[in-house]
Amino acid sequence: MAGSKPLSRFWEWGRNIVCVGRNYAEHAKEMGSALPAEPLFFLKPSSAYVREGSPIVRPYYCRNLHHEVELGVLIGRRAQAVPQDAAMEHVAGYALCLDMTARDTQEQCKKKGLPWTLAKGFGSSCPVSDFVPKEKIPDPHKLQIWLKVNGKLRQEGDTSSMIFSIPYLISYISHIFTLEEGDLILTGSPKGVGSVEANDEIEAGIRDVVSMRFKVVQGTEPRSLKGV
Ligand SMILES: O=C([O-])CC(=O)C(=O)O
Ligand SMILES: [Mg+2]
Repeated sequence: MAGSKPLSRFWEWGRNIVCVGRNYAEHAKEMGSALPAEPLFFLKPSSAYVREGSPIVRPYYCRNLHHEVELGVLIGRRAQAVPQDAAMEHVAGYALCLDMTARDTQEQCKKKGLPWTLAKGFGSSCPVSDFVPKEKIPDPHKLQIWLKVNGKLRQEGDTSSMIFSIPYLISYISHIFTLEEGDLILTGSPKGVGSVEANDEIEAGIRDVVSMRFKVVQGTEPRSLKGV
């Protein structure tokens, strides 16, 4: 039963990971995508979570693993068809998240009109920081999120640049499906996404709030799938 677990360990709840795409104009531009008129969504399985101390595993079928640093919004109270002006009452807090993306796989999926699950939903595709209660963040639209690879700054974004605000996203999603306590919304990546290789170290944070580090390792092709 989800309610018996503390929200501070939301990654153990097995709830939905709802990701928003193209929510920063400069990232949409660097991907060659048009600006969305309505939010774009996809899901990751809850087993995609990975915590500091465990590695990010590059899937065996991926030749171009990308980092995307994103603000995560944790739902603390069931949200069904909520209006924008009540949406923040459903937020328990925040976490820094990575939307790890098999970019070459995603390009293939886009070309073939296929879903992005292989590209975005593999095990360890959702590294998350410690939970930050909402009282510690007076305005989630005034945060600087950043990401370094091997000590070099790759991404730096300001959550004020989101195209769709957090209340809008919660309201919009909650009119499509009910958001449950323990669900996490990844609010999209700012510009600067790029490749990581095995043995690279990713460090990312919300300035003055939280940071985290992850090592990248190469996954191996399962023997049982060879020749399929
Ligand atoms: O793959 C993409 O670029 C879409 C996405 O997740 C984002 O904008 O954060
Ligand atoms: Mg993303």
